[in-house]
Amino acid sequence: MGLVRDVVILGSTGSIGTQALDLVRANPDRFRVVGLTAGGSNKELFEHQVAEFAPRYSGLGEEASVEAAAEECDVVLNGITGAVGLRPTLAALEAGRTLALANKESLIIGGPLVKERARPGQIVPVDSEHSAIAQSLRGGSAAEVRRLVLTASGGPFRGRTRDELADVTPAQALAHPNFAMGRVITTNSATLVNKGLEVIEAHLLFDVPFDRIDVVVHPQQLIHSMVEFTDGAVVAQIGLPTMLVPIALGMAWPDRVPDAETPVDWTKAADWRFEPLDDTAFPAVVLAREAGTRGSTAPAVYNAANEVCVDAFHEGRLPFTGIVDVVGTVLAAHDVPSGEQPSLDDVLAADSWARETAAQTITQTIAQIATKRGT
Ligand SMILES: NC(=O)C1=CN([C@@H]2O[C@H](COP(=O)(O)OP(=O)(O)OC[C@H]3O[C@@H](n4cnc5c(N)ncnc54)[C@H](OP(=O)(O)O)[C@@H]3O)[C@@H](O)[C@H]2O)C=CC1
Ligand SMILES: CC(=O)[C@@H](O)[C@H](O)COP(=O)(O)O
Ligand SMILES: [Mn+2]
Repeated sequence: MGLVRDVVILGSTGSIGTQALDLVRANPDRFRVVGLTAGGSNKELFEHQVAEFAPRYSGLGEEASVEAAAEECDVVLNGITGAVGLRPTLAALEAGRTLALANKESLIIGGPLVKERARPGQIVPVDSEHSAIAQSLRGGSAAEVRRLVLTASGGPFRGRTRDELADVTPAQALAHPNFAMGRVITTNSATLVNKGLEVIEAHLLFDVPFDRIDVVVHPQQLIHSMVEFTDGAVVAQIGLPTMLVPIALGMAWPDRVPDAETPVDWTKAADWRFEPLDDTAFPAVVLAREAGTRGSTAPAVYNAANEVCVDAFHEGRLPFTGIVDVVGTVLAAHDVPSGEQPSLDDVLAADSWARETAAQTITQTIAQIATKRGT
């Protein structure tokens, strides 16, 4: 084991942040918290965390997270949710810190802007599928890789037709079959937007073209993802469906943290199921592939429109199927800027445009629904 690692945790009050702090508590000889930030919606918990870990730096909000990301440390864990994680991600990379990246949105919307600031190995994926792929690729060469296979739970509505999704409620959407996660990612798992984002994330992290990234529904989520090699061999990472291994690896990479998680019990009989995606009931992955293939600001538009729709769904203003419908409408209306690579301003402008256009589209959708119902 190496020296104790100094860790900055952004989004410390969330699902990822609190699990990271559990790992720090369990491994005081490996990790020391030197920075903590959160959004401010749970100040009491944040104050408790600051009192317990006594970090050098603590603060609330995006600016505090940008400052914390540049603190002297070994690793920054970005556990913020949403596009607001982009500037902290860029700040951590620019400061030369290893970035344990749970905040997939920042990579997806920043795309080349994030990648060009990262030296090889500087970003360690924490998203479970991408951690699984990174683990499966250890010791291999990129030339040996034929395909990446992301696993998907299928969410709480797996097996339903589009018509059967019409009246599902926010409470039902938040009942993820395997993971206890924040509201946005849990809703995204239900719509399959999470898997769409993860296809783009895999393309950016591992430089594999979209037509060589597959998704298979695996409801048990014991296989966290797989790599198919050119000789036909498939290497998978298997473990219980929790985030402890990906977070521990993110903070300790390339080391493993002993006993981070209990392994699968192979003495018990079990059935593991695999199904193809239903792109008719759940068109989010097809739409994400379109956004990713267009590139430039299109992934930022997909993500921003989705964030607005997720809020509208939870506020009871938009039906569940309206989320991906509106994202599709906004994406279709988006003209990516000319030029090879978007600037940070281009990305932020596309994000704002998508939020406004999504809000208008939601208003129109609500009016259409009311007209149909005759109200
Ligand atoms: N949870 C999981 O198992 C997994 C999560 N991820 C990804 O990890 C990220 C975090 O997810 P999760 O932990 O579930 O989300 P949560 O909603 O549980 O937590 C989000 C965290 O971000 C903080 N936050 C929100 N806005 C800001 C802001 N403006 N500035 C600073 N901090 C802010 C919140 O603070 P507060 O609430 O106190 O305001 C909270 O600490 C997401 O990108 C998600 O997609 C990926 C794989 C698995
Ligand atoms: C734990 C994790 O990485 C989440 O992204 C999780 O995988 C969600 O799974 P689904 O989106 O497949 O439901
Ligand atoms: Mn994931």
